[in-house]
Amino acid sequence: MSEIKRIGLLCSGGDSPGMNCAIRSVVRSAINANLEVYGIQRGFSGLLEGNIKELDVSSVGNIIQHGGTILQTSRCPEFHEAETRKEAAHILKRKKIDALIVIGGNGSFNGAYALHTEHGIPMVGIPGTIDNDISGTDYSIGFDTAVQTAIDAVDKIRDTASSHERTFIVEVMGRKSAAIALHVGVCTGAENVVLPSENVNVEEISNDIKRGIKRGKNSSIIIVAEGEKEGLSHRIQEQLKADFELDSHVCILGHIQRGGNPSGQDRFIASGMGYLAIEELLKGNNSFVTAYRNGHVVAAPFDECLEKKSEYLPQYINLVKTLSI
Ligand SMILES: Nc1ncnc2c1ncn2[C@@H]1O[C@H](COP(=O)(O)OP(=O)(O)OP(=O)(O)O)[C@@H](O)[C@H]1O
Ligand SMILES: O=P(O)(O)OC[C@H]1O[C@](O)(CO)[C@@H](O)[C@@H]1O
Ligand SMILES: [Mg+2]
Repeated sequence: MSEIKRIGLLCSGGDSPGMNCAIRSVVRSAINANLEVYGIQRGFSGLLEGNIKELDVSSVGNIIQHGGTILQTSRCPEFHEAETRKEAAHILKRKKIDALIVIGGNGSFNGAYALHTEHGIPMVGIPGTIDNDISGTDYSIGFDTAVQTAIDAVDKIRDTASSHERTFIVEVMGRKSAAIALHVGVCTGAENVVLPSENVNVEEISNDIKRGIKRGKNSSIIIVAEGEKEGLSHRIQEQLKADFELDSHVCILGHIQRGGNPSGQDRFIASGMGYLAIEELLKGNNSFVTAYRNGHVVAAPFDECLEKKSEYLPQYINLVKTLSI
């Protein structure tokens, strides 16, 4: 592999709190090693537009505490096409960019890895998604902050729910991933968690809630993972009413879960991942993900990190139910 002097850096997919910490870490670690870093604005879309400019030490000052990403991000459906990726590779070559670092989720990693395998561009993936659904890494930047944001919201909902003796169905983000829902369910003492892949047993939910009310509970919270199809929470609400005469309110937390100042954990892990990205590139590793495994940031082969994590964790559902009897 020829010597790396100039690195491109972009964010892709949904933004996540802590992406800025990773950007800062990449830029400062690279400059410390006498490399140049070029920030690509708006993900793969910005790459195709040639929206690229050099980042210096001060361009990443005072961003460590902010959510979102100073590089902005995008979803770029055209990147699924090999022809589009060829164009992206030409642009990188024209700009004399020797390696690319992509901060994003499993989708972004698939795009990045395709660019590497098809055009030989040295490639690094830094896991950044609130969904924590990338295989091969225990953690992705933003998850902890998103979970805390959802917990804060559910705690507030619980205040009004108990004051009015109500049942709330709270929908959290995560698309097909159950990670946010399970964590929030455990941490808020929810009565139930509904996962995207599950056939929803509304009768069981109703029985659980009614049993709780009988023993003196004055509020109930059901956490629903959003899934791929919109409207799951409202369907549960309608069925609870129609079949079991149970009134409930729906609250969809939505994009507030993607914003906000990153937690200490997100800042810490993002900083470590950015540093390792540069360290490994300098060692000659030309295709890897800065994965979090067993409490450490390590370089993992890209092909171990391309799938969605699919493990279903029934023990957490049992935990939620056991602790909320
Ligand atoms: N199989 C693929 N081949 C090429 N490019 C892809 C592929 N999958 C995704 N991408 C690119 O990555 C972008 C982001 O992917 P996606 O929307 O799945 O988000 P993500 O990176 O998984 O992040 P998040 O799920 O947190 O929003 C896509 O818009 C597309 O440009
Ligand atoms: O903001 P968008 O593009 O609608 O994406 C929403 C999706 O992105 C995520 O927030 C991850 O970034 C998922 O949890 C959610 O399903
Ligand atoms: Mg994803």
